[in-house]
Amino acid sequence: MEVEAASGGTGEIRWSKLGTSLPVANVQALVASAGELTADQIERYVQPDIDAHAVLSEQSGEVPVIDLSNLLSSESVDAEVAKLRFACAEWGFFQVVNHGIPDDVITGIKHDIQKFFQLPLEVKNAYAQRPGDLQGYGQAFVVSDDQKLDWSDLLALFAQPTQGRDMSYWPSQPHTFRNSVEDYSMELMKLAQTLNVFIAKTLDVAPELLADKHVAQFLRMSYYPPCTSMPEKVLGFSPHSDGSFLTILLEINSVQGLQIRRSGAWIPVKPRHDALLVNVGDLLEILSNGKYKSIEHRVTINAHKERLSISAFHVPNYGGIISPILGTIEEKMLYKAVGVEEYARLYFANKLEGKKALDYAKLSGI
Ligand SMILES: O=C(O)CCC(=O)C(=O)O
Ligand SMILES: [Fe+2]
Repeated sequence: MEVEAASGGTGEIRWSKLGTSLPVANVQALVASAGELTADQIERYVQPDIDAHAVLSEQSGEVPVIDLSNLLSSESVDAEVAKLRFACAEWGFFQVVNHGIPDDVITGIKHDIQKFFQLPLEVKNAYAQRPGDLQGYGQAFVVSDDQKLDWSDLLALFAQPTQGRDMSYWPSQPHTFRNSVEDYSMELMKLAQTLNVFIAKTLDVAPELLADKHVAQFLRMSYYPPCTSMPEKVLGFSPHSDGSFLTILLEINSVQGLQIRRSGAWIPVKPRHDALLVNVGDLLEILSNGKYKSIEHRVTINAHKERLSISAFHVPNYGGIISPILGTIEEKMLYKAVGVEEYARLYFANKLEGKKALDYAKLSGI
């Protein structure tokens, strides 16, 4: 079973088969049929080091909030840019409110993703095995060679607004699915371009330098079934940083689960129905020469409630290169320039193990 990463760019579509997943039991089906899971079934998903670091729920309220309308108003822009700089440098994560995406676009995609995951397994699987298509429905995502598995089912879709339209095959149920995804994806592309302009401001560089960093988008829709036995021992998603430039996350049904790494602990993020969550990806860490860090995050599981989310990974042109932008002549280059294609391959080969892939771009001595 393949979950494929996809990208466009100004030229032809060239992403394929960067990430793979194995045909193991679909956890959603497992949960639905089992009532109670056996110890053996659950054992495969148990993560022994889940408690290695403290979880600091009291810091949830501190995740920075950026108001896009303040960025867009000449009176408030400077103060909000300062907040954005702080958010990128100190947290690597921020919530965006007043993001300007119409309510009906958000409602549409939330509704259709929920409907998609309610389809019978056979129907969903029909979308999985279409070689050559830029999409896949993964039954489970393999995160390490020893078959440690995440408690989630995934739908990965290539959804770049222009080239995405050429995709030959889309799920036909629910019938509005394709429209909802395209509308949402188009709005997110616009939002990402706007964020780019202000991220450039925070780095004191010309916006054109970041203009080609969001040419394509790869959507991952994740479904995390509830887990009644030992939910505190199972992760929906193991700790990883994102291989993107920037990721924009929509939490579909407001069930808490995402935790971000900060000062050696995990901070749970409280879903806000009015916000999108944005995080710095590995490529922005490289471009900013480490001023902004792509932060590790993981997803925990709720004992009684399912959780759904859509991650939109914004990526540069596959044929491009990311090099650190240095602020001053004296600034030492801490990361080397990497080809986007080269980095994508490396990232997927590392199977989402923390931030290991990024070590490749770090120059020695740091
Ligand atoms: O479901 C989430 O909240 C986060 C998922 C995630 O980290 C990812 O898709 O990279
Ligand atoms: Fe992630």
